[in-house]
Amino acid sequence: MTKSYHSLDEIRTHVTRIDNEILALLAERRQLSLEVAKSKIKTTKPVRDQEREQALLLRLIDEGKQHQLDANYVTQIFHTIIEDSVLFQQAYLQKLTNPDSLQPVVRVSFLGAKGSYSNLASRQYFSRKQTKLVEMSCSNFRDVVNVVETGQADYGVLPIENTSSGSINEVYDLLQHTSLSIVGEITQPIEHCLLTAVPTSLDQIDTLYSHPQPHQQCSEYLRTMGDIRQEYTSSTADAMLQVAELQLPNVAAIGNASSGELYGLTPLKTGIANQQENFTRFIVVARKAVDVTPLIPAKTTLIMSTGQKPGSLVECLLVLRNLNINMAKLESRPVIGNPWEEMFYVDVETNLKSEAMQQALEELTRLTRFIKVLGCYPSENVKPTEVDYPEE
Ligand SMILES: O=C(O)C(=O)C[C@]1(C(=O)O)C=C[C@@H](O)C=C1
Repeated sequence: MTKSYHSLDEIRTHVTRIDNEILALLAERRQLSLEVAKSKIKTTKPVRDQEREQALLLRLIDEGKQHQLDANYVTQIFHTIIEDSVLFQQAYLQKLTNPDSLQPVVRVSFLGAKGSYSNLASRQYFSRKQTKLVEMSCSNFRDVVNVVETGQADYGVLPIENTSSGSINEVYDLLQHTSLSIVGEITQPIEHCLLTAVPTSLDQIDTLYSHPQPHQQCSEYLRTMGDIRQEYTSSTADAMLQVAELQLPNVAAIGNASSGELYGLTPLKTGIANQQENFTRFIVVARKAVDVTPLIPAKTTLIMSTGQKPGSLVECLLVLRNLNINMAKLESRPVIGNPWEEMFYVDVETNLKSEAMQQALEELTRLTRFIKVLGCYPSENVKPTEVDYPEE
């Protein structure tokens, strides 16, 4: 039965109370997932249990129906809750596995000023690690790596691939020569908008400030804008800063709406990326490698060069297949100074410490001219568990 209320304020008071209760319950559930993680250490059960998730989701969909909540709504909410629970457990277990890896305050370097996509990714990555961030903006990828190598920062966050513009070659090339290890990854949705500093209209825009990557990711929409002057910037944040300083009705920047707010910019047009689902995967690098507990899914990144013998790459890939090691990504880059030679980057969904991976490394070392492990790190990609619920 619905209660009757006298005023909007009164209704809002109740909504606020319910929202607070929801938050308190979410926090309580999160604490319980910590207890679950502790019990899994004792029983050495993996964090992810998709059978349990299936059962839980089906039960909640059924329960939701009793309250006229549709199945999609319930599923979406609980996918988010379970993702948080998995990542929270992972962060806790990783802290126990690497007790001195995370200090209460960490210095993190990234490309661009406040509000850049790399800055947003850094904040997101460290948000579950219960540590305070000191942010270090850098004007190029080389510096992001340098400041970690020289000890001025503890971590560096670098974009490595985007779902619409592909691999970020400059970052792959830096990985060839660095002594740093990959210790983490995070995938962030990228929501590009056209941002302006003053009220204006699309037909007035004749100059666009943007980093080359987002420009490429929005190429289809930008073509529809006709002949506009392109000013390339060293980061998305720099594009927003310049447009904010100009305060002109004919200039716009490509950037994220919430970052734009930091610069006093408002979206003139949202959702301008070629692909609706536009994601960037970032890697986190540090001076010291980490171990990944076997209770959570891990990724290992290798680089290797096979020389120019025909079929040598295939031989390497067969080693992985025969050991049942799933390859998540293969990228090749030229070796600077050695024309026609390629360096291969391989991401596999296997823990470096596993028997299979150790055997693979042994065999690959025999087959390659050069091989190096760039790092083993927790996979933060929590794929939602699908459920088949009966149609009405
Ligand atoms: O029950 C568990 O085993 C949990 O780890 C908790 C939980 C959840 O949040 O409900 C999270 C991850 C598992 O895949 C299943 C369920």
